[in-house]
Amino acid sequence: MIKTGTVVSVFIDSPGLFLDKPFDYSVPEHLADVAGPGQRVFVSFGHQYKSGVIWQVQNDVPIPDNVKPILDLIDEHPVLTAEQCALAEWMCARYACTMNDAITAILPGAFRVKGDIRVEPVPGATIPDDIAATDIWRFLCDNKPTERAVYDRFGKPARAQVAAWEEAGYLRRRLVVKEEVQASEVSWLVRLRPAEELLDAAKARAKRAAKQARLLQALADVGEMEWVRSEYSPATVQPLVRDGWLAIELRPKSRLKWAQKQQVEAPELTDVQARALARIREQAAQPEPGTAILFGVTGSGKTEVYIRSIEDALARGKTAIVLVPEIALTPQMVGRFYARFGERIAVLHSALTAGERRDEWDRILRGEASIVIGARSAVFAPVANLGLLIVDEEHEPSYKQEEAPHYDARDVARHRAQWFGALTIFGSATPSLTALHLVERKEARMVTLPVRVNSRPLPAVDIVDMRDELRAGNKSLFSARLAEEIETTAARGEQVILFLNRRGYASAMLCRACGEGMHCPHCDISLTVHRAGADLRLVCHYCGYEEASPTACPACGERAMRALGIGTEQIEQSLKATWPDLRVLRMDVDTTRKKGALKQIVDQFEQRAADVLIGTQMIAKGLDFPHVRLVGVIAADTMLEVPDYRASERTFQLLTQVAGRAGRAETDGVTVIQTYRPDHFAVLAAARHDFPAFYREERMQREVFSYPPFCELAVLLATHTNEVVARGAAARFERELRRAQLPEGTVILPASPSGIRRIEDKYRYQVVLKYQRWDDVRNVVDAAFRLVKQRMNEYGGACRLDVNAQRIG
Ligand SMILES: Nc1ncnc2c1ncn2[C@@H]1O[C@H](COP(=O)(O)OP(=O)(O)OP(=O)(O)O)[C@@H](O)[C@H]1O
Ligand SMILES: [Zn+2]
Ligand SMILES: [Zn+2]
Repeated sequence: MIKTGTVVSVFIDSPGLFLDKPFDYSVPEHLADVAGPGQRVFVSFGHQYKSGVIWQVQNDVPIPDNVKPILDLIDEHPVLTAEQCALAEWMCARYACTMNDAITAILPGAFRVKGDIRVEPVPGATIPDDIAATDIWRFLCDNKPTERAVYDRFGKPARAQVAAWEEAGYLRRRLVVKEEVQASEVSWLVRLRPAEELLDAAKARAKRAAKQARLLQALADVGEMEWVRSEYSPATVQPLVRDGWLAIELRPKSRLKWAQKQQVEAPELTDVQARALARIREQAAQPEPGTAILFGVTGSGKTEVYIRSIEDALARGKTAIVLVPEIALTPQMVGRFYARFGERIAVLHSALTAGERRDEWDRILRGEASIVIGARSAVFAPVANLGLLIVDEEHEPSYKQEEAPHYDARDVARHRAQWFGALTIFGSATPSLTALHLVERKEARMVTLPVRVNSRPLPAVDIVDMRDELRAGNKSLFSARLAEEIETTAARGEQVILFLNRRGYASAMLCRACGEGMHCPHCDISLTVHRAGADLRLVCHYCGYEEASPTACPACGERAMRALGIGTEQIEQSLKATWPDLRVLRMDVDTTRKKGALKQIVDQFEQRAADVLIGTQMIAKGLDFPHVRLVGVIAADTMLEVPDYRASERTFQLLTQVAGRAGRAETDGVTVIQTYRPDHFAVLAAARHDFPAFYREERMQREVFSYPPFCELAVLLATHTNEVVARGAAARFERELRRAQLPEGTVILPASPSGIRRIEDKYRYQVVLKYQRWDDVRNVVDAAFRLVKQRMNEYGGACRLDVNAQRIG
């Protein structure tokens, strides 16, 4: 007779192409009612025990003999919603990734579980003496080991032995599931009888049990409260529980602690903001709202428009997600949201501990938090009933994940919003070409905030040609113009921001005698110079390799080593040497590694405990300091030199954004841009606040040379310690593509070394493909990729495919 019952298909939590399909398991009767899609399960797979996610459930179906039962359910409730499961399937198709990649991207690492089968004697069983005397038995009793440990120690024969003893009822196997991070709970004390009775009981105890009396009194007042054990010990609480006065309840609690902040009143919207909000409302009310591009100049008050749109969504009973480039970088933004929405906010970002992340995720799943604010991966938050999805600073490259599954949070945002019938808002003072292309193709509507909130003008921007400075004999990092403005600003008691997109002391160490540079022994890249006290150290920004800077050239022996290309550390040093009285802060990767360091710098500068803030692109994102008068760009060229088709766009965006930090409230702003290329269109357009001029030129170049948004890119990257293997894999991929029938207009660029040919001793070769529609090339590209990836796995290398790639190399 064929058994019938419940069968589930499960995606196993394990990387690798082989496992990239669901496997069937039966569900034991007592779990059949509980098992549902999106729940995690434990299953045996081959000789291993693995966790996985239930994808589909079939009830009352025949159970084939070779289908094994699941071992256990990890969750009572799904950790992935049905919509998130559908999203994972879409990601597999859109980004040519495995289901495991997609699920790993969606679900925080805190949900990873480990499980072991332990072997232990059955308590109370009588064990024959000859068995009890064996080494294996003694090992079992002493260690309660994992099954694997038994086999590792005693070899294959132990398998039969364990099976026989289990059969005889001497020992049992038990699954022990360990979550890497537990959901966190706290105890609450809850009153079980009316307040008057509690007060009477308190009186009766006032003398002989004063602590109990105090607790009863407190509970009579508030009804329930979190159990603070330092106040009421178990000796106080337990007798009251026993006598039926109160109960102890476990309730979920978030480990994330908020700094208490005052709730803030909403400001009255300006006319311009009100108009923008009206348009957004109108769009949000459509049956398929689509996307709005909120193009608002720096300081135009986009955040307030976001907040009002969210209030609308909440009023309609919906939820909202707000993405910011990297939340650790925008403490001000989170602060403002918290001040308005309080505990209704959940925050997700990389600086949270795994436990905090898990708690926030649980709060969203339980529906306690209706607004999620977070960095890229927050786009996957398990919200129900999404009404609004906001992507702030939409132009930021960090929305694209550079590792598998290589998703772009902006694409995911639009896809999810569409599923829910929610509105997506892309906000920026410098919308990307991609966003504007959506408007051109009528896939998005443009909403503008053309002026600043307080009607302050955008800052006046001066361009200084650094070649003229050199000719005039000024070898300092600061042009005469910038030096003068720094002094004026300091004299007026206002603040300065100095921007340079390069951390460290200098970008390279070079010998003036023979021209030899210092390179990383493991990567094809120059070592960056850092200051450590009085000494200089050479550091690789790609692999972390470090050495002391040599005093003499390792190639020719001359004592002629010289640091080239300024970095933020050098500006700091030079600034302090020139103006010893100025109080200086520096904000870059190196000064913000420690948790909380970044917020501390922002707070200090906000409270005017410093006159000058030096920083990399970190300081260009959304910061709002009312007392900044001067912004100085030390070298606009660092961003133009990057070999990237987006270099001009990046330059324009960063210059506009950083200039936009000046003159936001109390004072008119001044910006000085130092450059060796004063005629470059991106620099000129940024200086003139002429977005249309920049856009026309850049759009034309992209169209002529065929780059996004006029096509999409897919980049295959093969890496291996052996250069021949890496090159061979890329070449194979290229051949496979050329052999296939690809739509006309598809361009395959020849296999070539990637921008940096070697990182961490691994050679990197790539193939770039340009195409119009992913769906038209997907089958061919995906098949070629899987073939090459399989081969590379066998050769001990790696291979990845970046679909809709933002960068090449
Ligand atoms: N209606 C309003 N009335 C008064 N002040 C406002 C109003 N709206 C916004 N502000 C204030 O104006 C300042 C700038 O707003 P906000 O930071 O949102 O600008 P933004 O558009 O995000 O700029 P950026 O793109 O440069 O980050 C903030 O200090 C904000 O509190
Ligand atoms: Zn030399
Ligand atoms: Zn290196």
